[in-house]
Amino acid sequence: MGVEKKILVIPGDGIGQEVTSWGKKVLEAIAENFKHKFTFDEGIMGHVAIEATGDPLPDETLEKARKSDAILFGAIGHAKYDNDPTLKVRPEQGLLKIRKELGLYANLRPIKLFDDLLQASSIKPEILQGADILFFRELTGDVYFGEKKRSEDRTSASDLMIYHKYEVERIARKAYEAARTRRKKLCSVDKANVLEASRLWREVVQEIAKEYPDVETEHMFIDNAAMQLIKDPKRFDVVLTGNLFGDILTDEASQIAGSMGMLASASVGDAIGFYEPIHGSAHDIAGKGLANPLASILSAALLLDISFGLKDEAQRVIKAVDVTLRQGYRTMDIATKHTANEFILGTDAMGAKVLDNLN
Ligand SMILES: NC(=O)C1=CN([C@@H]2O[C@H](COP(=O)(O)OP(=O)(O)OC[C@H]3O[C@@H](n4cnc5c(N)ncnc54)[C@H](O)[C@@H]3O)[C@@H](O)[C@H]2O)C=CC1
Ligand SMILES: CC(C)CC(=O)C(=O)O
Ligand SMILES: [Mg+2]
Repeated sequence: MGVEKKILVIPGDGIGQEVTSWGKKVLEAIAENFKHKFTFDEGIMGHVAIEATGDPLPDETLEKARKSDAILFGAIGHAKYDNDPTLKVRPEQGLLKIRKELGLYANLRPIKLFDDLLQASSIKPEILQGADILFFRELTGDVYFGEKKRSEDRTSASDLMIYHKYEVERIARKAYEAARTRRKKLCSVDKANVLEASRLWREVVQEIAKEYPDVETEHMFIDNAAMQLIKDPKRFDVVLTGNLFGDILTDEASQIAGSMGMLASASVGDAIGFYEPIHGSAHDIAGKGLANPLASILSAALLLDISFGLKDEAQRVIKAVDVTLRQGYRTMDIATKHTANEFILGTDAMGAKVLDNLN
């Protein structure tokens, strides 16, 4: 007998709308193939929610989120806000608020290259081959949540970088537990030579490390980590870092997997799981049907695995993506133009190929 689960889908803005429908279709197909009962509801967040209600995260969406077993999210953002930093109500506030409200303090971002994408990256294949990194990005602290200030004359501004001991402890334990199931190496990234918040971070990670003597711990400064990631990605196993550094390092790391359109993530913490591509609403390609839907589809796989414990089903999704890439199907962002055996597809055609390969 299959499982019964309620999934809230929040497509959001821009390409979030275009790709999330494919994550959802994959979940529907898995439910049918494996005799599960998934019921879906939809919520609004971001620019679409501001337009409809004036609020980037309406109470109704938050209520639906609390009542669901897992959430599949797309992306938020609109050029209007990026071009006008003085606007007070902003799409990003919706995403930050739902992360805080649902206690989603750990953002897991796996970085793994599908074999057939070795040529898609601008990094040399011999450097990439075998790279397999799991980022633990802290998600509900740091400068994103510290006090924001603007001087009265509006000529100076500050965002407080703040971490509390318990916030570092809880994500560090999660990262160490994961390292134990992998290659038993953990690299904690900070800027402890300069920042007090990073000095606390390092101190706490050093304490937690004592609980995991079987895991090799390394501490690295963010500037060096940004360089090492591209120079020698294979040296990393689990990377543990704060909200801001993790945000930046994982966009960089998307080049190890070929594209921003390939990276899925799981945000977990107190209870419910929230699954999202790492990319944003991509104004430059939104509405053109060009976005890569694989990050949303792979987010659906993480949802099946982490929130529902459906490991075979998750593997089935990953295999369907792998087969699709082996067949030569590519969206523009992962096209190599090196081989005649590539077929460039738009969002919907690519999503449909993965669905075909699921069955
Ligand atoms: N989690 C979220 O909802 C996030 C939202 N944002 C918001 O998104 C908006 C755009 O921000 P950007 O800095 O441009 O970051 P972005 O991640 O939206 O796009 C960066 C680059 O990657 C490409 N890209 C991203 N996803 C892709 C996909 N699935 N397929 C093919 N190419 C893809 C885009 O075309 C663009 O060239 C902003 O309003 C920003 O605030 C940005 C990052 C994360
Ligand atoms: C609102 C931003 C913090 C979104 C983002 O860039 C991310 O979560 O990666
Ligand atoms: Mg980001």
